[in-house]
Amino acid sequence: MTIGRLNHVGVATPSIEKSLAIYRDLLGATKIHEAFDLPPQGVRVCFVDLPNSQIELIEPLGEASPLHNFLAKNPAGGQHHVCFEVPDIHAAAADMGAKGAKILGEPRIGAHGTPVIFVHPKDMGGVLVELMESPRGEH
Ligand SMILES: CC[C@@H](C(=O)O)C(=O)SCCNC(=O)CCNC(=O)[C@H](O)C(C)(C)COP(=O)(O)OP(=O)(O)OC[C@H]1O[C@@H](n2cnc3c(N)ncnc32)[C@H](O)[C@@H]1OP(=O)(O)O
Ligand SMILES: [Co+2]
Repeated sequence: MTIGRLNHVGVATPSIEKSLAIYRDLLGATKIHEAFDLPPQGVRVCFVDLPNSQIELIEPLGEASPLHNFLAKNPAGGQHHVCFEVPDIHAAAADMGAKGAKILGEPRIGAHGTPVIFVHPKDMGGVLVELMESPRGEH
């Protein structure tokens, strides 16, 4: 596997609206997408476009949200994951698994409509890593 482009940085927040004030009003972001719910992933999502990447604001959705423990430990929110593009998610999962990294579950459709996987932070130097199949079929 070869790591591809940084697609987004995931930022967990108890309130997308409050976080938007930071990115829009303090940092001057101008391209902010409509927020939407992603029930299978247990999150509400809002993308902030940057010239070279995106910030993905994620708020817990539902009782089983994967963000509950993180926000219990970090009540104000914080950087949650980084997402890199790969050309083939199944090949990436097989390769990472073969190298001993713990893949968290099966590939599932992410916020960009292509399959994603997560790799446990314990195997990634303390960073939760999301790998996302490139929407362009490349990386
Ligand atoms: C919007 C959809 C999608 C996209 O398309 O972009 C997304 O990005 S969804 C994002 C949310 N989804 C996920 O995070 C799914 C994968 N996550 C998980 O499976 C779990 O959250 C987890 C990473 C396995 C953690 O599970 P949890 O039950 O919360 O366990 P603990 O709290 O006990 O944590 C264990 C251990 O790991 C450390 N940890 C947890 N989260 C992170 C993190 N985000 N970054 C770095 N480290 C993290 C935690 O501190 C614990 O460490 P120790 O205390 O030292 O054991
Ligand atoms: Co993400």
